[in-house]
Amino acid sequence: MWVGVVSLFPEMFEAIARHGVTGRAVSQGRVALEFWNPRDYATDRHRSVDDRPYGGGPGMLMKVDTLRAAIHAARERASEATGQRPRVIYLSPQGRRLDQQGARELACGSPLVVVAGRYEGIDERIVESDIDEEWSIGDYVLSGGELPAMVLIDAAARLVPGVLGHQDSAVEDSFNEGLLDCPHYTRPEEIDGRRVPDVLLSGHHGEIRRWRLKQSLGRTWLRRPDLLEGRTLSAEQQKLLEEFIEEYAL
Ligand SMILES: c1cc(-c2cnc[nH]2)ccn1
Repeated sequence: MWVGVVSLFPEMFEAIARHGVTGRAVSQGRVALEFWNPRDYATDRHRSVDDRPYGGGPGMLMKVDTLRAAIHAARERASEATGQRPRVIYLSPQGRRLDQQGARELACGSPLVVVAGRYEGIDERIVESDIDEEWSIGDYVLSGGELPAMVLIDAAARLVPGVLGHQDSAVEDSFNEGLLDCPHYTRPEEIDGRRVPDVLLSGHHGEIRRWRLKQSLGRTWLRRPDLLEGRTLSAEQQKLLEEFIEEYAL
């Protein structure tokens, strides 16, 4: 997976480029991250990267010429490096909400150019002419697009074949099945009188799988019933959920 990042703060991306699963993916060359900083395209003495909004109002916008130069440079490099035209993504609360299905779509195929805005955002004409897709990580305003960009890249990079070894959990991630995750436990067997559920100590892998699926279904029913709407459950899932609801009602 090839990702070009346009950001005024490329050093922030060390969080995913140098640590953990994503850091390993980068060092192994399974994920390529390259950076373009609009400030490097500034030509004035103060190296300006922001500009005042027409119509007045608080705050600034990203300066058009330096931002466009960075996006164009990243887009050209993407084509050079992969032979494919990149999907140019802008992170904003106005975008498509990122979910696991969206992460899957982003993980396969085209190179990405991810544009992280600062200040009050970017000129709408750049959205129209240079941005292919707007994506949001949630309905809240942040100080910039870098953290959302890292969330999007992390969610997609984990799904790139080979990034997660068999030891990792993505394969079993419940969100891969559109459900909330089941509870997890590790040593010690008892914490302040609270014990690990016996089934997890039983060694019966079939029982353990069913218990985990039942917990995922039950938690989803309790906390995110919207995820179950319009979803067809298998006979096994339906039975396990009914068991959970019966036990919950007791
Ligand atoms: C994506 C981007 C943003 C954001 C970018 N700049 C301020 N907030 C918030 C949520 N999802």
